[in-house]
Amino acid sequence: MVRLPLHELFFKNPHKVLVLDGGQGTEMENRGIKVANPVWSTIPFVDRSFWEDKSSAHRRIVEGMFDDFMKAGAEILMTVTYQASFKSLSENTPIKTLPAYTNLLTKIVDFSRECIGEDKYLIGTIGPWGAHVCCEFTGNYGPHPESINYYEYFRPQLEIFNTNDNLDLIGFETIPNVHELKAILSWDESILSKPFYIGLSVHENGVLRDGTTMEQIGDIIKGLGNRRNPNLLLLGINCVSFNESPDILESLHRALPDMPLLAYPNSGEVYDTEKKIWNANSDKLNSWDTVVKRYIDYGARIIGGCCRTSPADIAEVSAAVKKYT
Ligand SMILES: C[S+](C)CC[C@H](N)C(=O)O
Ligand SMILES: N[C@@H](CCS)C(=O)O
Ligand SMILES: [Zn+2]
Repeated sequence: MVRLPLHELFFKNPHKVLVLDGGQGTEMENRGIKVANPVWSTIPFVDRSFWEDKSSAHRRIVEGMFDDFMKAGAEILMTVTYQASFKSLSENTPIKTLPAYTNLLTKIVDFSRECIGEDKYLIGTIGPWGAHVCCEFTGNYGPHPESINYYEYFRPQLEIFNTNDNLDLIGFETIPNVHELKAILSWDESILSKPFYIGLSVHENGVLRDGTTMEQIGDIIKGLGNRRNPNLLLLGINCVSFNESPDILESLHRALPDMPLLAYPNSGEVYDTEKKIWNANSDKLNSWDTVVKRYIDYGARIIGGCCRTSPADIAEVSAAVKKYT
């Protein structure tokens, strides 16, 4: 294997910051794939022609997207599996059984590795429980979020990602609810057996979408003591507003000064969950250069973009990472 294991890379190179790719679902949409459906960006992989016809239009689009993110400077990229839970797929597509699901997810991971080659890092991404009911930007998980069986929901995807050596890291993305966060943090190495990170979905005003403060999150992590899973490699924020993201990361850093962080904000546009479109919000107040510098000051080790960020954004992230490390 060409790649150093990630924990070794970060430990041996204390100033190394990896450039991540941008928003894949929205970039696929920009390139002509209709992602407005219940499994969102996973949709092209469900079609048999994606696997049977190597020159299919959708396959070309996904390959081209990986290629353009790498040309922009991405060193670590993601599988397009945000809304590919067994529940989402089995309720909304012809994939109904665990063997069919395992076969599909394995094909997606292996295809992604082929696209990016052996020297880049690959993250197996997992969207939150709320993604399948589209509440990752509200954190509203109903009257009893503490009673949801998160493990049952995540287990099929986790078991596949744990055992596939093409993946270097598992990424829980856009987590908006503290009960879901606590559940993930409670899982030991028998459940999460490879390095993982948690990306929090944080409101513009600086609290988790359900109202939990960054200080409270810091206390939850510190309170784990020796029950903390050693595979928890990074904590951070994703799909948060571009303008507010440096302040949010700063408050997470203050709460957990020794924690390696990651940050990949969205463009600042706001998602309309009914129409599945992005609406303009406020103008960008900062450049990537300013934002990336601040992320690095607060201990970020992986930096990239989320929804509505493109290869052009990642080129700016890459230039800033080179400048400040
Ligand atoms: C990060 S959001 C844009 C993902 C899509 C959403 N869960 C949906 O189903 O429309
Ligand atoms: N990795 C996902 C995150 C959505 S919030 C994507 O970029 O499409
Ligand atoms: Zn996003």
